[in-house]
Amino acid sequence: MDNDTFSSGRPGRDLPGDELVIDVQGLRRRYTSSARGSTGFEAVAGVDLQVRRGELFALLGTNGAGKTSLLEVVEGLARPTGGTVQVFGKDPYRQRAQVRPRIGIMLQEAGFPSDLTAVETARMWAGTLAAPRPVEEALDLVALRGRADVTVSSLSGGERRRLDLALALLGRPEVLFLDEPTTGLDPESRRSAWDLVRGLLDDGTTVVLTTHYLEEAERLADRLAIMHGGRIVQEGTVAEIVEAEPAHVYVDEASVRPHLADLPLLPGERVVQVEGGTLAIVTRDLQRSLAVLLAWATDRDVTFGRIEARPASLEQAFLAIADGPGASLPGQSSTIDQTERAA
Ligand SMILES: Nc1ncnc2c1ncn2[C@@H]1O[C@H](COP(=O)(O)OP(=O)(O)OP(=O)(O)O)[C@@H](O)[C@H]1O
Repeated sequence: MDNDTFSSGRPGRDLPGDELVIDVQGLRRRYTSSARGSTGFEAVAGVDLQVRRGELFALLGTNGAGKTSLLEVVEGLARPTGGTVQVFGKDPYRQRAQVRPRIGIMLQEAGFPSDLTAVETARMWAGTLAAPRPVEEALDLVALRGRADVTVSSLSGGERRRLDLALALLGRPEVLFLDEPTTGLDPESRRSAWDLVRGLLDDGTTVVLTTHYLEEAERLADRLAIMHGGRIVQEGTVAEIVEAEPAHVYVDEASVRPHLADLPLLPGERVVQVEGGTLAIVTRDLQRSLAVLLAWATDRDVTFGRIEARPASLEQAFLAIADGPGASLPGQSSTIDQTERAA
C-alpha cells in the first residue's frame, strides 16, 4: 500500500491564510438561445465561492454541472449574467489587464499550432507575457526538456497535457487554474503531476482544480465544492464532506440470510441488499457496528464467507449527489425491512 493512501489534503504544509484571492457572490451565467420564445439556459444558477491564498480548491461535478461555465467567468474569459466576481479584489472581466498577468490557466485544449516544437510553442507564449520564467525552466518543471525539439503533433497526449501545464506556469502565476490537468496521463505521470502541484502549493501558489478523478481531489484538495445543476451542493474539506455519509459493513448474503431476524443493528442502522449476493449494514459508527456484529457471529457460531468494513468515501458522497439520495451505494437494490428480517 502506498504511504499516502489514507492522506487527505496535505498535512505538514502551512495552512492557507485568510486572505481571499477569489470571491464569488450570487454568480449566474445564462446562455442565450436564438430559438423563438426560449429564455436560454442558465448553466450557473447562483454560486457563492471563496478561495483563500495558498490553498488548493477543487471544483467537482457531474458532466454539464456548470464547472467550466463558472470558471470561465472567474478567469475573466466571460461576463456573468448576474452576481459578482472578484479576483485579487478586482473584476476579472472589466479589469482584465490587471488580473490576467497574475493568473495562469491550463485549459483542456490549448489549441496551439501543431507544427511548432514544444520549445517554440513555449517561446511564442512567453512572448505574450510581461515577466515570464525561462522557457527551459518551465519545460523542466513538467519533465519535458528532453522533448523540447519535438513538434506538438508528435507529442503523446500526456506530453501535450504537460506542455499545456508548462505554458500555464510560464507567467509564475499567483493563482493557477487547472482544468482536468491529468486527463490522459498514465498513473505514473499523474503522480508526477500531483508532486508538481504540491511543489507549487509549497511555494505559495493558489490552485483551482477541476477534475473527474476523485482520488486526485482527495489527495490534493484543502477544500472542495461539488456542483450539480448549476449550483454548489456540497462544500468543505474532504473530511467534512465524507462525514455526512454513512459507512458500510459488507457480508455475504448466504451466511447471514438465515439469521436476518436476529441480526444486531444499532439504532439508525439498516441492512440493504447489494448485487452479487452481498448484504450491507449501513452505519454511522463503523467500529462499534463491526465489534457488535463480530461478537454476535462468535456467539452464534456464524462464519462469514466475506466480511468487509468500508468507511465513507468521497466517491460515495459524489454519487449520492449525482444520482440522488439513497443511490450512494453502487449496485444497491433495496432496504431489507423489519418484516422481512423477522420473517
Ligand atoms: N455555449 C453554450 N451554449 C449553450 N449551452 C452551453 C454552452 N456551453 C455550455 N453549455 C451548457 O451549460 C451546461 C454546463 O456546461 P459546462 O461545460 O459548464 O459543464 P461542466 O461542469 O464543465 O461539464 P464537463 O464536466 O462535462 O466538462 C451544460 O448543460 C452545457 O450543455
